[in-house]
Amino acid sequence: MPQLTTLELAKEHFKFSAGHFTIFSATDRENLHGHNWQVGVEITAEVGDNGLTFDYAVAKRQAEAYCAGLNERFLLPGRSPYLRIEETETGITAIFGDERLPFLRRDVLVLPLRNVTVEELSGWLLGRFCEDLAARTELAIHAITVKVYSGPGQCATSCWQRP
Ligand SMILES: Nc1nc2c(c(=O)[nH]1)N=C([C@H](O)[C@H](O)COP(=O)(O)OP(=O)(O)OP(=O)(O)O)CN2
Repeated sequence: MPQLTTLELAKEHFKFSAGHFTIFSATDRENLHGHNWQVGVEITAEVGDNGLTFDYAVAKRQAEAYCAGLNERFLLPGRSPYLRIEETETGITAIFGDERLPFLRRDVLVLPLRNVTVEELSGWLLGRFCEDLAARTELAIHAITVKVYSGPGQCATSCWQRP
């Protein structure tokens, strides 16, 4: 069995400022608000004879790219059972019950999530790390854990392990 070690990458700049609202039911949601969301990733991989798993800068660049892509946007859940999203000529309208929330296209990012929550964001970012890193067999990654914080002391953790 190869030696396994877990890299923990939670740089202060792994963060994005974004707006959202949590939807609790077909009739109950939060008002629009925002957070400075914080991201951390742990990667368990095989240590080679050179005493290295892989250059963790590769993972840091991925985390930075994911955060940059989310930064300064209003995030909408594209797979919510309670929210309809209409593309219009001028932008995007979110429809919640009898409420219509219009946005300019430049301000919004529709994500393949059921809700914009720490749970869904951590699961989605985990999927991206798996696609971009775990799929690279030369990195010999055995597990990835992603944490997303909506504020200090409140986060969700999503994990993947190689079967
Ligand atoms: N399971 C979840 N529940 C809730 C989530 C979530 O992502 N998953 N998110 C929210 C709110 O969007 C979020 O908590 C708002 O944060 P904040 O403005 O910091 O207000 P809080 O009351 O949560 O923080 P305090 O510091 O305790 O005031 C709600 N539920």
